[in-house]
Amino acid sequence: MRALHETARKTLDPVRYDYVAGGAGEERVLADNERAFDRYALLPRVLRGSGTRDTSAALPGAPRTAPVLVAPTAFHRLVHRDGERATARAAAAEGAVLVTGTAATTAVRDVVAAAREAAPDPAVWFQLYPHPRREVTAALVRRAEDAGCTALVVTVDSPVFGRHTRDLRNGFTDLPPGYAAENMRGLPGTGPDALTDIPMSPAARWPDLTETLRGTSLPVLLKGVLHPDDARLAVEHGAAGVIVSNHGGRQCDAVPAALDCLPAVAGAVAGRVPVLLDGGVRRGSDVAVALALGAAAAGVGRPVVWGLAAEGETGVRRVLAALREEYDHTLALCGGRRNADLTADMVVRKGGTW
Ligand SMILES: Cc1cc2nc3c(=O)[nH]c(=O)nc-3n(C[C@H](O)[C@H](O)[C@H](O)COP(=O)(O)O)c2cc1C
Ligand SMILES: CC(C)CC(=O)C(=O)O
Repeated sequence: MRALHETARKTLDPVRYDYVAGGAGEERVLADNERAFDRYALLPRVLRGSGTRDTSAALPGAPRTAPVLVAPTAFHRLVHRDGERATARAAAAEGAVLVTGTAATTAVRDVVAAAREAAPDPAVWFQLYPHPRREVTAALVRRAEDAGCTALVVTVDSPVFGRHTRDLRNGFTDLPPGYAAENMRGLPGTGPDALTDIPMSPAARWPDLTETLRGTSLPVLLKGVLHPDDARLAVEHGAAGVIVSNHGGRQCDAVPAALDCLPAVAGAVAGRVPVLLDGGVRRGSDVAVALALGAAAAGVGRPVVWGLAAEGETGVRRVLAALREEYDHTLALCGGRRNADLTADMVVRKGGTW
């Protein structure tokens, strides 16, 4: 995986590399997301193994899926000409949920069609940036439904854009000519000139979520929840899942690492809906730590983009397969047969006593 990142770094235009690699502010949260995993160790159980393991997870709209999913990352055609189609084929072939979204450079119907080339029944979720105009939000939801997406992911950590320091320094504040946020094409009030413009919704409130839920039959997950009270509210409002995420350190540069927020959110949700986590997941043992601390599955953002940039569909497949194999191996070493065998008592803070 490190090699794919290195290849991507060498081959990508540096400004595009920075767009993917970078975070907000001084990139403290970006760094902390990965470091958080180093603060934990796994405490295996012994003599309770089995020759075979089942690592599948049950998620909304994906009843039997890999425990590692592709987190939504914008603008895949910026890093590889095959763009989201390649990512979709790779995720489907590896049995992983792909979260495509509002900011894709390929329309959602084409993303789902590409996934179906690789697997008969792929799970593609649609990540929604709620639009300030509710009819635009409703139209985006309809496009996702019509395309065959099996769940919606509403990103709630972005009432305003994060200040991406590298992008501001590089003057990279819009898509280059020839690229568009294809899902925005032809929506009410948006024209060809607005194709790259994905406005945030600073005024969004819980009743807006209720409206989104009423307007769709798809399960809706909330992405970007860090506070346990918000996790409770999400469940009370009917969310089908909660994704603990700080947007890969690209929004507020003063929040905790995503992993450090997971135990309290999992406690607040108390098993009523699945809790997912993304941010800093780089190896199979990171997936194991996240699952032991209460996640049903873990998302990866940048590693998938590095795989795509370096080797297209093959590169994404390599990233997902490596994570799956490492996770399965770690589960075996910890004496587990299924994901639920990883429990919170099997994770300890390094350097302490337990
Ligand atoms: C280049 C890039 C683009 C992203 N675009 C989106 C997006 O459009 N919507 C969204 O909800 N999250 C977006 N994210 C955040 C990811 O979904 C995810 O939370 C984050 O990348 C996870 O951290 P990781 O990169 O350390 O795995 C983006 C992240 C990156 C790196
Ligand atoms: C279009 C952007 C809002 C995509 C994004 O979420 C990001 O770059 O972090």
